[in-house]
Amino acid sequence: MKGLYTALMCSFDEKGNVNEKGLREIVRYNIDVQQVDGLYVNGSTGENFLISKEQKKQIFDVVKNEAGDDVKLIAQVGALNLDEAVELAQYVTQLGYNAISAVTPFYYKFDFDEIKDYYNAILDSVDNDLIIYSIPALTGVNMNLEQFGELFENEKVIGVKFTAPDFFLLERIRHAYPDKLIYSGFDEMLLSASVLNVDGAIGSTFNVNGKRAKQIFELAQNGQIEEAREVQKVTNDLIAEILDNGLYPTIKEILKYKDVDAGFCRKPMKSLTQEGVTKAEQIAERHL
Ligand SMILES: CC(=O)N[C@H](C=O)[C@@H](O)[C@H](O)[C@H](O)CO
Ligand SMILES: CC(=O)C(=O)O
Repeated sequence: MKGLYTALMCSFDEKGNVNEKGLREIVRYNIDVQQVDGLYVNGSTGENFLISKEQKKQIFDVVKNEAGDDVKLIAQVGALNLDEAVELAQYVTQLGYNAISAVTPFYYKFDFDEIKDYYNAILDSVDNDLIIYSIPALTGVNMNLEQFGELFENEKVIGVKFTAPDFFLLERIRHAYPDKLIYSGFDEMLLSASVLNVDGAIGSTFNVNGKRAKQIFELAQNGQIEEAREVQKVTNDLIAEILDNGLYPTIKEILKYKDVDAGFCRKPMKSLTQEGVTKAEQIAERHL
């Protein structure tokens, strides 16, 4: 399960329905052109928290059908409605997803016992491995080393998608749990995380920049830090402009520029203005 996983975008039409043909094109582009090791489906980048349970199932179906066994597949099933999370975990396990992942429960200020109960309820319901999805900037949930350790005590918890700029905590987790998988979550910090010996990464910008991300990761693993730094610099020139223009809609426009039918974002996420679209195309021309 090591390696680089694209946090997969989903193509929606203007009404917010899943564009299955477009989604298949995104899957193929990631596998065939970006050549990533796997896909992380229905995460933040997939606009998971804006869609219905039926749409989540539809996306899980289409991605598995298109990808087959070409790459590893991780399904993000976490939801505030725990029954839904359990149902989705069982659904994707039957479909043959290699692992599930679940975001820490958010919105209400859950204490750690509640968070632990949430993960155990999901895990007790399926015969599959789970990767914790920790993204404190969006969830407000900060866990410390001991709390990660408590979750890791369940051997079905195989790792964590660590999306935080906290390299002290990252190093402590790496050192304390050498057998758990750590995936770096911030693409602009991939080199720094790779130096600390993460097992892989999961990122939104890999949809368009997966090849360079893989180079950064492999160069760092080989100790070629000077070369890795150069690729991270070029990557961050790209990411800075994407962030400035609007993260997900800009990645979608870049995909469209590459003839991949990435469609629109779900409301209330806004679409790019004509000026924003032109800017996205210029970004693609300059950096990709
Ligand atoms: C919230 C979100 O999308 N996070 C992604 C994964 O963790 C990242 O890939 C970022 O999008 C990316 O690093 C840009 O900041
Ligand atoms: C990578 C990430 O945060 C996501 O799309 O889930």
